[in-house]
Amino acid sequence: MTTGSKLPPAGAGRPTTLLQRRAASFGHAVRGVGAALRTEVHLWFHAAATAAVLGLGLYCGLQRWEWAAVALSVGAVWGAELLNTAIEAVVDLVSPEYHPLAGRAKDVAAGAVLVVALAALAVGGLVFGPYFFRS
Ligand SMILES: Nc1ncnc2c1ncn2[C@@H]1O[C@H](COP(=O)(O)OP(=O)(O)OP(=O)(O)O)[C@@H](O)[C@H]1O
Repeated sequence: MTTGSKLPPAGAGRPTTLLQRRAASFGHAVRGVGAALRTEVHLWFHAAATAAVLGLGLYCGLQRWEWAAVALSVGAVWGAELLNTAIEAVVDLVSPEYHPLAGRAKDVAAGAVLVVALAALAVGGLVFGPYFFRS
């Protein structure tokens, strides 16, 4: 081994403590959300819808449990969308050519988003409905 090497030793710069590793994982996760936002245009629709729901919640003066239901629903939709994006990327990586299983994987992942989105829509109706359609 040469003593004048400019290469850092293996593992240099890598997080070593538990806190550093957690911080690095958090950074990876934030980078993932950023990458999805840059590549998936429809996530901008979700961002706009999220902003609209938060604004509507403030306007209506939601109660604590109503905010909890809305937050859970919004988070579930974002989570499902991000997982769908990840699955699409993996499918494109392992099966760039047409394959029925690749198609099924993408369809099922998209179906998961649809199910969560419909549930969120139901929660939205139950939470916001009474504020606009009081009898
Ligand atoms: N490699 C493949 N093999 C077979 N069918 C595929 C393949 N890739 C995509 N498909 C089919 O085409 C559909 C659309 O795939 P695509 O990758 O365009 O996703 P998308 O629904 O347009 O999502 P996004 O707009 O987020 O990219 C899939 O749901 C699937 O039915």
